[in-house]
Amino acid sequence: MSELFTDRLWKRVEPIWHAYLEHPFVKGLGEGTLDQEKFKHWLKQDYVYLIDYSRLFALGSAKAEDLETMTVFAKLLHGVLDLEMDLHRKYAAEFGISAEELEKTEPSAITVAYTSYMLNVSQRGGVENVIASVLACEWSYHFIGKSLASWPGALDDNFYSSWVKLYSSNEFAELAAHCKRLMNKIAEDKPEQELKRLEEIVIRTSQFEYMFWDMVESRAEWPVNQK
Ligand SMILES: Cc1ncc(C[n+]2csc(CCO)c2C)c(N)n1
Repeated sequence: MSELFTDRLWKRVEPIWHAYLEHPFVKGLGEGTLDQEKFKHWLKQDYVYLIDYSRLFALGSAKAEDLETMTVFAKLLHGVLDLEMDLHRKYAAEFGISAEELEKTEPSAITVAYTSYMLNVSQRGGVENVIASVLACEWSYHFIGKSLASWPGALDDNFYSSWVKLYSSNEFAELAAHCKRLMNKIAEDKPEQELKRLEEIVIRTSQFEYMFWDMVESRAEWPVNQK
């Protein structure tokens, strides 16, 4: 049996994704030591990131060439808007931040660069571009969640245990598996040149993920609008 495309991708992204686990922000989530101000920054930036990210799923549904793919994208859309953003709203409520305030967050330059890259690539190509664009986000968060869940204490006495639980959950494992299946199915009949192009999208988005962790760790903000 020939190698699955996602196995080939894994070899390329593994070093980048292992670096996430060494990142001070991610370590702070697993160890429960993360500064809550930094976490608030993640909540806000990630909320507006997810609003644009969910547009990718709608685009995937529109570009899908079969009903199965349309249905998977609809499930992923529901997963973001209902499950994932609810985690953000619940943590925000604990900090006294309303859903309206979350939604009004001014996106940072990295947030804009990351979502704009994915939306651009997805709009320019077919459904395979959308799948390649969303893959690293889905799969890498589950990879992080599952890794952190095995750290001592990560799921017990930890302010961030709901974070670790959600991203390591079976529901999120299933969403990531759906994405990987779509990627492998669409890669089956693609020539090497096209596979290289899709691989590049997954590596780029993996690099953006690292930059996003850096941005929330340093709380880098250069507002566009005068406050
Ligand atoms: C920067 C950033 N990257 C990835 C995710 C994770 N994520 C985005 S959508 C989705 C699946 C369904 O909700 C998952 C796991 C995030 N939250 N923020």
